[in-house]
Amino acid sequence: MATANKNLSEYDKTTLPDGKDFRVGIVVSEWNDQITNGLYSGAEAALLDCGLLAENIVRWNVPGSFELIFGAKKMIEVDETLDAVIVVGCVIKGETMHFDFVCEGVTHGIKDLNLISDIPVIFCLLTDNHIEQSIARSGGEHGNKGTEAAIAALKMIDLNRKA
Ligand SMILES: Nc1c(NC[C@H](O)[C@H](O)[C@H](O)CO)[nH]c(=O)[nH]c1=O
Ligand SMILES: CC(=O)[C@@H](O)COP(=O)(O)O
Repeated sequence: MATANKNLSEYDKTTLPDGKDFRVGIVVSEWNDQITNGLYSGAEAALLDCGLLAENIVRWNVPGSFELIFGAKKMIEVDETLDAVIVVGCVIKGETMHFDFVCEGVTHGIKDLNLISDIPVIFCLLTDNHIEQSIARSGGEHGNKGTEAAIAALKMIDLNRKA
């Protein structure tokens, strides 16, 4: 369903697992940090609202979205107490095909991490045509994709623990 037709960021926490003993890492790209900080804030707020302790939310920054792949891989390697990792980035189309390669590279890289990792890696990457689309999806009229990523993380942690 297209975001434009619905704000997908609303949730009913009574239908979600209690996160009091969950630990989540969030790797944040510094490119378009006005947007990525908004996405991070949405994710952090939802995780805290659903019971996580502040000390159980671990944030690492990386230069750009392409570095989210290595950052998430390294975070998983060095912190074996994590239950999930969320990667947060915002790629905005420029004049060249670089947008296409960054978006596809990060998508495949995060997909590959999910194939080899024992914990879920949640994909919170905006791939927008212009910044207005990014603003609308990082706490604007179309909600916050960071919130949605946090909800996905909670659900996947619960699934992983019950598997
Ligand atoms: N143009 C954007 C980038 N580009 C940088 C790459 O992500 C990467 O850091 C560089 O190629 C060095 O490896 N990154 C974003 O996150 N958003 C953009 O719009
Ligand atoms: C996604 C990018 O790296 C892009 O924003 C860079 O802009 P340009 O394609 O004009 O070099």
